[in-house]
Amino acid sequence: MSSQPDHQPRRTLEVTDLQVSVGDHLVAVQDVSFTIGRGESVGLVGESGSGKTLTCRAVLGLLPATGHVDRGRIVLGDGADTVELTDAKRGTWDRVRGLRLGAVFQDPTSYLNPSLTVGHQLAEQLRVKRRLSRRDAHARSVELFAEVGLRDPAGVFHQYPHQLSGGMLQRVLIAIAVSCEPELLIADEATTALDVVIQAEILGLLRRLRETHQLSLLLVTHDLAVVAETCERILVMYGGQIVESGPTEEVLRSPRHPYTQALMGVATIGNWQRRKLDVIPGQPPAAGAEMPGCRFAPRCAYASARCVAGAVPLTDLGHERSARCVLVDDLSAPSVQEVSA
Ligand SMILES: Nc1ncnc2c1ncn2[C@@H]1O[C@H](COP(=O)(O)OP(=O)(O)OP(=O)(O)O)[C@@H](O)[C@H]1O
Repeated sequence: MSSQPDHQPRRTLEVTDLQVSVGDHLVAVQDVSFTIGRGESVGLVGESGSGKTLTCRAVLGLLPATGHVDRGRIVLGDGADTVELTDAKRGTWDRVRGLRLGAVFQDPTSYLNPSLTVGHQLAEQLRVKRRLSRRDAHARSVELFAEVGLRDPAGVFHQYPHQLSGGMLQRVLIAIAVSCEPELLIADEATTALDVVIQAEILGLLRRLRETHQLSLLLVTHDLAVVAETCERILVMYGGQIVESGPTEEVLRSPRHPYTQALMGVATIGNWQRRKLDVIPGQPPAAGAEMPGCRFAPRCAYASARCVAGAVPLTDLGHERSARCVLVDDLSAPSVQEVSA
């Protein structure tokens, strides 16, 4: 039995001080800590190469062959349901992946077998993981296809991946991902390849499923607008580190890290027409690049000698907010331009 009192929010995932290296011991993710509460929706946002996917893959135990968790803890659930995923063995992953952790990625075709019908692939998951009979697995699959908004779900059951559009395939993958009622769904750029209307529909679907299945959601995207519409809390990643975190509304209303401010400047929030038109000037650091201080300093309008003098810790700003910037107090003031002068 859980020893936690009822009034305490329950934890779905806790990642502490995660460090991931790739290739020739290049540290691509470092000092990453965050918690996702039961039923909470958290957005992980940052430019390409910032370490979002490696962070998710570490949580799912699906790092590339050259990837390695060097340090940190990953814990799923709480109380009696706690599972330590750090250094978990295959047996643990088999009990967790699909059952307690679901995942949807950007390219659905690469996660589906082209020679099997999509219905067979969902029904097989239900038969193996939930031990349903053939008949029950078929019936539940059709129900799930209907739930994720596929028209003619009984007909779709018998179709092969190549017969379905990108949006339909993503719905199929979402149906598979939620079929065993996982506690946490990780959606890594799940809507990026889809056109704007379908993207909005899939995000709506994820929001609905969160409520009906009491899902926690870790939504990975490079687009702040997606987080603004879907997530209660936001984690902003840059150069392998979390540089700002907090309640989405507050972070977007008054970003405290210059990188978040720069992202806001190129975001499509409230204006889909701006999609992908702007970029932040300069290049992010390569994975493993050795930098003495702030990793954003070379691109930051406010950078000074202080920023590169040594490692910059995350500052707790209260109200569940934090930011990794030596100017964090000055940047909250309206006189931000004077700071950079
Ligand atoms: N298998 C690998 N071998 C070598 N380097 C890798 C590997 N996978 C990722 N990296 C590097 O690690 C860094 C973080 O990559 P990651 O894929 O986590 O970023 P991301 O924020 O998810 O980017 P994107 O939005 O493009 O998916 C990048 O510099 C990337 O080039």
